[in-house]
Amino acid sequence: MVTTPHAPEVFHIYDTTLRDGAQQEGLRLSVADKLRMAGCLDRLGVTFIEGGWPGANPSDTEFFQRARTELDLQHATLAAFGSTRRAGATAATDPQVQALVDSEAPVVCLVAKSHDRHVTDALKTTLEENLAMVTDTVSHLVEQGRRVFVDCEHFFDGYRANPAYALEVVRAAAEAGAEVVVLCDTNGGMLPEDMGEIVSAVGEVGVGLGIHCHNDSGCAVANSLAAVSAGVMHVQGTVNGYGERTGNADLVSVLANMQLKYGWDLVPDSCLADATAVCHEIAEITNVQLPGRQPYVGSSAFAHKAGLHASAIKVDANMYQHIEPELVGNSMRMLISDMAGRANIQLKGAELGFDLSDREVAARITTTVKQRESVGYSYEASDASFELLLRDELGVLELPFHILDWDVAVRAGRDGKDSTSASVTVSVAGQEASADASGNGPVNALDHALRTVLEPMLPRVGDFELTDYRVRILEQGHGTDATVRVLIDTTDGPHAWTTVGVGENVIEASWEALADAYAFGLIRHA
Ligand SMILES: CC(=O)SCCNC(=O)CCNC(=O)[C@H](O)C(C)(C)COP(=O)(O)OP(=O)(O)OC[C@H]1O[C@@H](n2cnc3c(N)ncnc32)[C@H](O)[C@@H]1OP(=O)(O)O
Ligand SMILES: CC(=O)C(=O)O
Repeated sequence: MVTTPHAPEVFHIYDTTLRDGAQQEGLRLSVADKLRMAGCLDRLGVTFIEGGWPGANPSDTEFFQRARTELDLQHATLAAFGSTRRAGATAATDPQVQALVDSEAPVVCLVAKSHDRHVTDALKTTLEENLAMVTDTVSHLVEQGRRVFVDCEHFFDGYRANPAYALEVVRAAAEAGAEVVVLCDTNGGMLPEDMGEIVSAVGEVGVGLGIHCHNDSGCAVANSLAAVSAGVMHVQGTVNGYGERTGNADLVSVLANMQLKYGWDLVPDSCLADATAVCHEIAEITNVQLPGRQPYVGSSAFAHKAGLHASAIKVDANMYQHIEPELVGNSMRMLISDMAGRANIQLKGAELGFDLSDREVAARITTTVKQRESVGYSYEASDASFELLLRDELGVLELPFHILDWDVAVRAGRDGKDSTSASVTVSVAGQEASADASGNGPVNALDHALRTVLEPMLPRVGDFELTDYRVRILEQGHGTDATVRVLIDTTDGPHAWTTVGVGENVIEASWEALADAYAFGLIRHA
């Protein structure tokens, strides 16, 4: 445990994935996506879910309408986002403000200008009118029975330019009834050192403060924590750090740091233990691949490759891990590569159910792995091929079929018609069989032929489906004679596995990965 600030009596975890997260380039969410994501966010135990900006577009308006009947939130309260009223108008007659009321969200989060130049040059109004916009909009929404938070846009840059005015905006919001005034690092350029100083200075206003950081300096999580240490009671962020430009503070990292490092009791442990599943499910919905290196929840967050790490992990897993991965629903993985030592092999063997405690056996397998990796195999990405190698080295590999010969032909006719055919002969339990097949390419034709010949004798292959096929040239600078590595992903529904093949001939390399994929599936998931 590190030296930590005291937990405030009330602390808000405020998620803005559905609003600020949706401002990420390339991210497009339907109302159904947002409703599903809100359910995921609720599982995480966050205090507030900002659903969008009702009135800004039909989808966000519809989200709040449908949320009333389609969402059954157990932990979170829904918040609607909008801006202070237009200059020169009144909050009571501003259609955007009315849309916030109509959303029926119990919480409204208003964005307000707090940087003097943004008021005069972007809003094109006076500093006094901007204060009136804040006061009028907050008090109107409070009168309408809403809890109101105010996001002070560009607060930190504004504070540097004109601290007195930035503080006046905070005071205006507080005096009008805002429950929390959120200091926003809108351009994301702050560093943690300055963050604490400015937040402490604003603390003198005496209103609950929040923090909203963008990640343009790569410090969004650190800045959020610095603000928390300086006394804010509300932190905003997005799942997977989605957001405009370089994104927002990754809310899961901020939350996990506070709960696991500060020891604050913010969400039920079971919610935090769902974090990895939630982040991956949300990544599925957004169709934005979750980086393996995402802190806490990425697939590599607790993956160990180096031999020295594995040898210490064998003694105590936490020697190379900052937390127990299960606390956030993740798990430790041992990677097999040319950087592996005996310990990696032993731990991976144990993970796969093999006893490799004999040092000599483990050392021999380590040498084989290194030798094969040196000619292009990669076991890090192909657990299934590693298991076949392991079984072979241990003398327990019982192949369900043996390939006797195979052949593939690609023809391009003068008439413009192309055709590809393959034939495969195998023996299964001493019985020989052959099949021919065509396909829309040599690998596809070989796959059809192998499936055709095996299925009558080994019907499980009917459930196998190839889901991905990747080829990589291993020696840059070579032309078409380069060695290639082929990786094939296969599934039978509940399980998925990856196999590798290597060779100078892409069809041979593909065939090796393909035949291993069928063999592994029949051995492991028969
Ligand atoms: C820092 C942030 O991320 S804040 C959130 C930003 N998110 C978004 O902008 C996404 C949703 N936005 C939208 O759909 C549209 O911009 C709308 C519906 C809000 C407004 O659209 P339009 O009426 O066409 O105006 P437009 O987007 O061109 O300009 C924004 C207007 O709001 C005004 N405005 C900007 N901030 C504020 C504020 N805090 N309070 C009051 N008015 C504001 C601008 O001065 C401008 O006024 P103008 O129309 O008189 O020029
Ligand atoms: C309000 C907001 O999203 C920002 O200032 O970044």
